[in-house]
Amino acid sequence: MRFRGIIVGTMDDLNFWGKRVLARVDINSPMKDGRLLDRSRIEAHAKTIRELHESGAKVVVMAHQGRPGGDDFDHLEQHARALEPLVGTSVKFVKDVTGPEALRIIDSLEPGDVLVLDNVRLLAEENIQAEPERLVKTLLVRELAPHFDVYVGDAFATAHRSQPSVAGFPYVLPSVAGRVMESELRGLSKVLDVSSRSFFIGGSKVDDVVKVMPNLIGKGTVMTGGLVALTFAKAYGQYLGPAEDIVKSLGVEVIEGARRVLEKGKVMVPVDYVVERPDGEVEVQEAGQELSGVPKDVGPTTVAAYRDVIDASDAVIFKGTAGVVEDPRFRRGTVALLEAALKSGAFVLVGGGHASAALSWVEEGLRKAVGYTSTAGGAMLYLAAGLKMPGVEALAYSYSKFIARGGWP
Ligand SMILES: Nc1ncnc2c1ncn2[C@@H]1O[C@H](COP(=O)(O)OP(=O)(O)OP(=O)(O)O)[C@@H](O)[C@H]1O
Ligand SMILES: O=C(O)[C@H](O)COP(=O)(O)O
Repeated sequence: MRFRGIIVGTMDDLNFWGKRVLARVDINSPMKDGRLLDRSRIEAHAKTIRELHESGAKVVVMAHQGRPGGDDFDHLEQHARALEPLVGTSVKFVKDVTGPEALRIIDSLEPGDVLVLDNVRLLAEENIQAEPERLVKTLLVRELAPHFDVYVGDAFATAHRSQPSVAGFPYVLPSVAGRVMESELRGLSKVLDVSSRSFFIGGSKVDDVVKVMPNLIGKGTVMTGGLVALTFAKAYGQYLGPAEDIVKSLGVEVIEGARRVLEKGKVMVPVDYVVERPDGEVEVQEAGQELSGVPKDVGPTTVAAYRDVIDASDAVIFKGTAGVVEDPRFRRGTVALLEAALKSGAFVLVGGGHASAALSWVEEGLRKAVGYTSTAGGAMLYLAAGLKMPGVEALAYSYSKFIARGGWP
C-alpha cells in the first residue's frame, strides 16, 4: 500500500502458512490498580492476530504496557487472557521476552499457535530511541530475529517511537503492516487533510505534544487540557499553586519547549479548573488565582469557551483527556468536550487509548457520530503534524529490501 509517497507491504502480500511470525502490536491499555480499564486496543489488534492464527502462522505477539516506573507499567498476562476469546484459540503467555524460556516456547510452536511475550519494555534497551543502525544491534533484535521468518508491524500507536521492537526488526526481517497499521494509515491520511479544524490536546504526554505543536500551530485552533494545559498555562506565566511542582517535574526542557511554541502562535488554556483540595474535597476555581488544590480537570467555563471553537470547526481532532479520567470525579470535562464535538456536526477524530476509552462514557446515541477513532494519540498527532514515523519508515525499507524483490523466503 502507498502512504504519503512511500510503499509498505501488507498481510495480503505474504503466505503465512507454517511461518514463524513476530507480530508487534500496541495493546497498551488504560489500567488502574492493576486492572484493565479499557480493551479497545486489544480488540482492535485481535483481528490481526486471529488472521495470522487462521493462516496457519506460528504467531508470537510482542507488545508493551505503560512506561517503566509508571502506575500502569505491568505484565501482559491479562492482555493475553483478554485476547483468547477474541482470537478464537488458546493463547500461551510467557513471563519472559528474550530469555531461554521464551526462546524454548517460540521454537516449539506449531502452525496456528499463538504466544504472547511479556512486556517488551521490561528490557532496558527497548526504552531507548535511536537510529536503525543502533536498533538492529540491540540484544532484543539480535536474540529474537533469528527465530522468525517475518515481522508484522501492527503497532501504529507506537510507530512514532524509534524503539527496537517498533523500528528495528524490519531492517533484518521481511516485514509488512498488520491490519491495524494498514487501516490507520489509510483512514487517517483521509481525515487529517481537512480545512477548518481545531485540536483538543490533553493528557499527560506533554513531551510529545511540545514536539509536534510547532507543526500544528497555524493548522487550526489548539485547545488544551490535562497536564498539557497546565504546562502551557505555566508557559503563559500563570501561577499554578499546588500544581507548580507537577509541571516542574516534567522538566525544564518541556516548559521551555512550550514557551517556544507560544512564540509561534497561541494555544487556548483553561479559564477554570476542577481542583482536588488536600482534604480530598473537589471544587471549581478560576485559573490564575491562588488554587486551593491540584487541578485535575477543566471547569465548566472552559468547556463553554472550547465549545464555541468546536462549533465553528469542520473537524475536531481529539487527543488525550481533559482530566484524570481514572477517577470518575474528573471525567466531566473530557465527556462534555467530546459531547460538544459530537453535537457540533463537525467531523470528529478521537485518538489514543484514554481518549477512546472516554467515548464509552458518552451517551450511546451520540457516540455513533464519531467520524474516526484511532488507536493512537501521540502517533496520530505526529501524522497530523507531518512528522516522520520510524515504525512506518522501517516497514517501507523492508518492503524495498525484501518484499518488492520477491525476497520472501
Ligand atoms: N490534570 C492532570 N494531571 C495529571 N494527569 C492527567 C491530568 N489530566 C489528564 N491526565 C492523565 O493523562 C492520561 C491520558 O493522556 P494520554 O496522553 O495518555 O492520552 P491517550 O488518549 O491515552 O493518548 P496516547 O494514546 O498518546 O497515550 C490519563 O492517564 C490521565 O490521568
Ligand atoms: O499509548 C500510546 O501512546 C502508545 O502505546 C505509546 O506509548 P508511549 O507514549 O509510552 O510510547
